[in-house]
Amino acid sequence: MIEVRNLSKSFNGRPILKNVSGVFEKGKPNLIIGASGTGKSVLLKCIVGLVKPDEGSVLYDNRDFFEGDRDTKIAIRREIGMLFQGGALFDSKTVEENVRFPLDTLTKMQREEKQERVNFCLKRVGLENANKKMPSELSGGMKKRVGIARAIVNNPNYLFCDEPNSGLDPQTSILIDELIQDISEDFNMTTIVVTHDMNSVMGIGEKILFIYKGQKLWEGTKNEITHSNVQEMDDFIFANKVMSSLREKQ
Ligand SMILES: Nc1ncnc2c1ncn2[C@@H]1O[C@H](COP(=O)(O)OP(=O)(O)OP(=O)(O)O)[C@@H](O)[C@H]1O
Repeated sequence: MIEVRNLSKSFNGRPILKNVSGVFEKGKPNLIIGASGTGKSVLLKCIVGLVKPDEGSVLYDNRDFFEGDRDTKIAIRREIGMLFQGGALFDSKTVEENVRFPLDTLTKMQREEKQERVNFCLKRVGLENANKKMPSELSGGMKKRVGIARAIVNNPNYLFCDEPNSGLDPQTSILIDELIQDISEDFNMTTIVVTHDMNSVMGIGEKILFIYKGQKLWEGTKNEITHSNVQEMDDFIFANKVMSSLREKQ
């Protein structure tokens, strides 16, 4: 579980995050949603420690990331897996070299052990025969799968995904969402997904935080989202034409 308490962050005197608190639960994807430029990525960066908040704290299973000592920070960092927007694969490395990269840089594992782990992760994401392929030979969905395999190769307790569906068609997006949901459950990870994709929200949104102009305005599940009585969120979700037509039918 990850808990954020009263996070605030300004850039050049401009408040971007305003006193955001929330709990991200273990074993499921927790979605951070909201319009463009509203502070979702800054929130994620504060949680991961890429940006230091001006105020507030981030607790990883009760370990305070910013107040903790150096060893605590290093330990937490090692328990984090990241799926970057666009996959962020190394173009000059094969699929298996990409997936093995965190093991090469962060562990002292023996070669065979690494190979076993890489093969396990590639199989888990449905790419068991792609070891020797180059990223240029892969579809967008396959690249995301490689990114997911790399993110989980170090057996993380926490998985962060920034817009995992960007650039994917709706059907592939659903498959990637379901994969993220399944591995979060299987490995009991606390997963945080930043998205503005309403398909993801209605598909895997068991826990959702809605951010509006740097504030958390609502927290709940996909079943509660259509009757939240929060006008700003209605404006956001019903801007989507499919959602809007569903509302008209209700
Ligand atoms: N390092 C930075 N320095 C100054 N301003 C920043 C910095 N990082 C983000 N911002 C600003 O903070 C605001 C929120 O940005 P953020 O990337 O969190 O939005 P977002 O909700 O993730 O949007 P999108 O969905 O478009 O990615 C933006 O106005 C952005 O310009």
